[in-house]
Order: sequence, then C-alpha cells, then structure tokens
Amino acid sequence: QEEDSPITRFQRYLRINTAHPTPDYDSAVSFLKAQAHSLGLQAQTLYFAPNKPLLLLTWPGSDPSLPSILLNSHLDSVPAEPAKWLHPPFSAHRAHDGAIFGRGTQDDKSIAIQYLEAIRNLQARSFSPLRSLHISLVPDEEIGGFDGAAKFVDSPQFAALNVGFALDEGQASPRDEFRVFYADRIPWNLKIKAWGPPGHGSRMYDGSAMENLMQSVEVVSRFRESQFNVVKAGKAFNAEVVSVNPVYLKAGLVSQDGFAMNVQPSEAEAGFDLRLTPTTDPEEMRRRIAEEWAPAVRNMSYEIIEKGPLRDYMGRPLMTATNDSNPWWSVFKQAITSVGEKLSRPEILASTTDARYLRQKGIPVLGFSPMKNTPILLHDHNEHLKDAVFMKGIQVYESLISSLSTFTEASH
Ligand code: MET
Ligand SMILES: [Zn+2]
Ligand SMILES: [Zn+2]
Repeated sequence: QEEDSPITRFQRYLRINTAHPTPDYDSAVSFLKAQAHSLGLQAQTLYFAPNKPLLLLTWPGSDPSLPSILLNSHLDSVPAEPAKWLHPPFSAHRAHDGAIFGRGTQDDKSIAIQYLEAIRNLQARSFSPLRSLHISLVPDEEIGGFDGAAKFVDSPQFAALNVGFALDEGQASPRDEFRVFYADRIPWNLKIKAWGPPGHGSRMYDGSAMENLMQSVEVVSRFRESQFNVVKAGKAFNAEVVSVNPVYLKAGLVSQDGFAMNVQPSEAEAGFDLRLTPTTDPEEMRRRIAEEWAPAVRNMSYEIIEKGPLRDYMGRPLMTATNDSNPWWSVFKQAITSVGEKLSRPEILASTTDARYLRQKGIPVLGFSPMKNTPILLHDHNEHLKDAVFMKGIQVYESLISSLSTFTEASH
C-alpha cells in the first residue's frame, strides 16, 4: 500500500500527462477535484471551449462581501523529449537526493498541489478565511491561454468572484531568496517570408528568396545583439529588454532523398519568438519589422501573431505596483518575511503567464513560485524539484493564504 503524503499527491499529479499537443485534462481535473473534495472545497468545472475544462475551487470566507483572493495554476505542460531525460518525464521519479523529476515539477504543477496542501494544513489548525479564496486550474496556458484564462476573465463566473488580488506562477531562483514578478513580457510570434526568382543551384544572381531572407536574419540578429548588450553591460535585467530568437527556418524543394540541392527556392520563411517588455512601444516595433526586417520593397512579407494584450482597459502597461500604493504588496512581503524567508528585488518575468489576462482587468497580480536554491529548468530536459523545496513551499503558502485572506484594510 502506497503512503499518502503531500509528496505522493504531487507525484500522482505529475504522472498525469497534460503535455501538449494531447493534454489529458480530464484525468487532471478528476484528480484535483478529488483532492478538493477531501478538503471540503466547492468545485465547479467550467468549459469555455470543448474538451478544455477549467476547474474552479472555492474556500468560502466568513465575509463574502470583501474582494476575494485568487490563486492560479495551469493544468498543461510543454512537451518533453523522453529519450533525453535521466528519468522518464511522466514518472515523477524521486532520486536519492530528493529531486523529483518530471515535466511540470517547476512549471507549474508544484504550486497547484502546494495551494491545496497549504489549505489542508490551515484547516488542521482550524484556520478559517475572512475573504473567500479561489483556486483556478486552467487549460492551455502554454499555447497562449485563449481558450483558458483569456475567456475565463471575460466570463460572468469570473466577474462573480470579485477578485481583489491574485497570485500566479513565477520562476525558480538559483539563489537563497525567492523571486517575485510584477509583470510579464508579451510574446509576438513573427513569421517573415521572402520571395525571389528561382534558379539553378550553380548560378550566382541577386535577390533570391534565400539571400533575401538571410539578409533579414542578419538585421534581426543585429537588433538582438543590441538588446543583449544592454543586459551584458549590466544596464538591464534579461526581461527588461526586447528579446528575439529564431525558432524555425523553412525553405527548399523536397526531392526523393531529401532536398533538391541544385535548385534555389523561390520562397523562404523564418519564425521568431519575440518578447516585448510591458513598456515597449508596439507601433515602433511594427515599424521596425515592416521597414527593416521584412521590407516589401525587397519582396518580403511578415505576419505578427500577438499572444495577449499589452495594455489594460485604461491603456496602461500591465504592471502590478510593488510599493506602498499597493497594499497587497506589503501583505505579500510581510507574509514571506514572517516565515524567515527573503525576497529578491521584484522583476519582470522573461517569459509569459496567464497573469497578463488578470492584470488587463485591473487586478493586481504577483508571479510567485516558492522555489529557491533551485536551477531554472522550465521547458528544459530533466525538469525537477527537490522534495524539501516543495515541502517548504507549502509552509510559505500557509503564510500567504492566512495573511491575504484575513487582510482587512484594502477593498481592492
Ligand atoms: N508560458 C508560455 C511561454 O512563456 C506561453 C506563453 S503564450 C504563448 O512561452
Ligand atoms: Zn507555466
Ligand atoms: Zn511554461
């Protein structure tokens, strides 16, 4: 008979394969629903798209008229390459040093279980919240959240929650202090396409599609270097500049045994992951792309897919204040320090989370995953988390939940 503990419950969740492109959301939701049931939480399964459940859990507060607290975590994960892992990515193998291996250990299945285990411990101490506490377990974060968090925040069910403050995932800290994030960068998926006359592979002529595209790649690389240099010079954090990284190249005529090596193709395409900071001027970025990266005069075109909003309903950048103007910030900070932990300077997250959709609604949100002395392994091979770090995180959330849910001074 297998023991039942926070660690084994974490392992059970990790063994449910919710990686794209075929996430098993149903198994994840029924597992989490059973956990919620054992805690006496209210549970609702919402569908904003077919086969994409969103599980909403509630621990009602004694004063439901006060704005509530929302803890968010996504159900899905990015895919893994099992052959390149030390232990299979859905085995939740626990090594001798306590490291639990699995896709989702850091991003972000740990926090979902930690939220629930913190509630379990608080209930054991007969704690009861003043404000209602909600946990949202959302689908599709890793593919943009359009059928998950984006639709949820626009729903009447969400409006009814009257959320005053929220926590969402953060990132691991390699140092002995926790990291906290007040904003995300916003992804643009950029496709650049070039055309040019085709020709024999032996000919040198001007304006081929490939030559054309490679010129663009060089221009993009120079921009990338200019941004990266600011970081290398110590003038900005990683996430305070615009990043651009090539993620695919597509060209060439297919022949029986691979590519036709002696044909210069008439079309070529490159894809880039571009991340804008919360204060990047999108119009200036568009102008740069249109004029410098994919000029129509050089037979080029481009497509930008914006993965989320850059501004809130008032036209302001999506940033949560981390100063005295935001009373929740003090409560958050105090809850961390009161358990003897340290926070590093608040940062912009280099990647992107569903927090942007909440911030767009004007809700203050902090990105936080209590993982310190931990290598940053999200989306990497051998993603893992030490059992002791996971257990410590539960204690941190006990402090956060009790402080946030009993905070009386702010109405928003
Ligand atoms: N969390 C993912 C990332 O940062 C998905 C963001 S939206 C495509 O890459
Ligand atoms: Zn994540
Ligand atoms: Zn991720």
